[in-house]
Formats: sequence, C-alpha cells, structure tokens
Amino acid sequence: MTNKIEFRDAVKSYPMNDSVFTALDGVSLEIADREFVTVVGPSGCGKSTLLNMAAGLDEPTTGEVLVDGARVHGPGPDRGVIFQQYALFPWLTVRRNVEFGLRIAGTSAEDRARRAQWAIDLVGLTEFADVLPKTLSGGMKQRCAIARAYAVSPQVLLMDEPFGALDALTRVQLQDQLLQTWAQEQRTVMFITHDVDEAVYLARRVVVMAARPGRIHTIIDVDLPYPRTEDVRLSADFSRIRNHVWHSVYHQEAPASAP
Ligand SMILES: Nc1ncnc2c1ncn2[C@@H]1O[C@H](COP(=O)(O)OP(=O)(O)OP(=O)(O)O)[C@@H](O)[C@H]1O
Repeated sequence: MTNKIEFRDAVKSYPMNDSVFTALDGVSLEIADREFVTVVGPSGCGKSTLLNMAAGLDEPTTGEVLVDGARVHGPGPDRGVIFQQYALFPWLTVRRNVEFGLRIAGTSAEDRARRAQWAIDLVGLTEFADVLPKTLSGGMKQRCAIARAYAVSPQVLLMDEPFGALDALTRVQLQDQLLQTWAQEQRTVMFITHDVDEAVYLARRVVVMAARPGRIHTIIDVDLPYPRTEDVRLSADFSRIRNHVWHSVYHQEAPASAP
C-alpha cells in the first residue's frame, strides 16, 4: 500500500523569551492510503499541530509533511478538515452550509444539490436541511459540519476531536456513521481524540503521543475486524487493546506493556 500522508522528522518549535519551545520533536509517521489512524496523548503533546501540518494550516520548522508524495504547502480540496468547534455560517441554511465547499470547488448546481442531499441524509439531518444553524442543537450543528466535509468527498479526512463536545449517544452514532462512510468511500482518516475507547473503536492503528517535547510514544495495532459493531466494542479483545492504549497514555513513564 502506498503512503497517503507522511511526516518525515517533523519538528515544530516556537521562540520563547530567550529560548526555544519544542512542541513537536521529530515526528516520523506514515499513514497508508485508505488507512484509519487515531491519535491520542496528553494535552499539549502536539496532536493538533501534527494534524494542522497535514491540513496545510501549519508548517513544520524542520522536516517535511507529504500528502500523496508531494510536500504540503497549504490547504487543498483533497483534504477535508473537521474541528471540534463547528464553524458554520449562521446566515446560511444547513443545505447551503453543506453546499458551500462544493460551490468553492466549482461543482455544477446539479451535482452540488445531489452531493449535499446525500451528505445531509447520511448524518441524519434530512428534516432540518432548510433551517438555519441557530435552530439546531450542538450535536446537530456538528453533524452539519461533518456533512459539509463529507459532501466534497475529500480523499483525506483530518478530524480534530470532532465528537468531543457531543453527548455519548450522539457520539456513538456518529462514530458508526463515520465508519460506514469510510468503508464505502475508502478515504484516509487521521482522527484526534481524548477518548481511548473511541480511538480503539475507530482505528486500524492508534498513535499514542507523549508530551514535553511532543513525540510519538508508541503505535498500537488494533487487530479487530471491520465492520466494527457493538459485539466488537464489548469483546474481550477490545478491552485488551483499550487497556494497552490506556496504559500507554496514562502511564507513559513506564515502558508500554505488550498487549
Ligand atoms: N502559536 C504557538 N506559540 C507557542 N506555542 C504554541 C503555539 N501553538 C501551539 N503551541 C504549543 O505547542 C504545544 C502543542 O500544542 P497542540 O495544540 O498541538 O497540542 P494538543 O496535543 O493538540 O493539545 P490538546 O489535547 O490540549 O488540544 C502546546 O504546548 C502549545 O502550547
């Protein structure tokens, strides 16, 4: 399999008074085409910095970030980014918000309408397509932001704690929807979360980062079958991997135990 995203010895440092603060200290990571990777780690370990570099919203101080073998120089329609804070246009309806990215991409009106409707239906907002965001709950606003990214059908989805602010039930529903679209459209997904269960449920590999300086602590293979179902979530194998990831995140001073 070819690499879709590649971090090559990526360093991010910031000048700080008379010294330099190293936010990321030489991260090398290869994410294969169509792979689903989650990233977990303590606050401040550089997860968002890493994702923003792949998105083209931030640049490494030294090292390289490549997408499809080409150095990233800025955002592009091949990469959809979803943040925890849904940035919807308050004066546009759900449908117009979802169509926005397609409009920018120059998609024809007919395709725009079709793609938008598909994405709106997928996230369960069919009945709310023509209302303004202010009438939606937080979870519904986030569904709208997700539909907007899905509609453009980017090859790469970069998701920074997209479900972090949602209630547990909505979160589980959106995790399952995300896995369904991933299975259908076979995108490459890089997904940041603070939730160890979410990290394991979604991914083929979990990247555990460490802080001060930010770096990769360990990478844990999630050897569970897709499609992921409730049975998978409740299985002994899931618990075993979840415990391994948990230990790697919360007891980083100790060497990571074997699963
Ligand atoms: N513009 C900046 N100037 C100085 N330091 C910065 C800047 N942006 C980020 N940092 C620092 O870089 C480190 C990594 O930040 P980043 O947001 O990537 O961490 P994170 O793992 O995503 O954190 P969290 O889980 O809390 O969201 C932090 O210590 C942060 O304070």
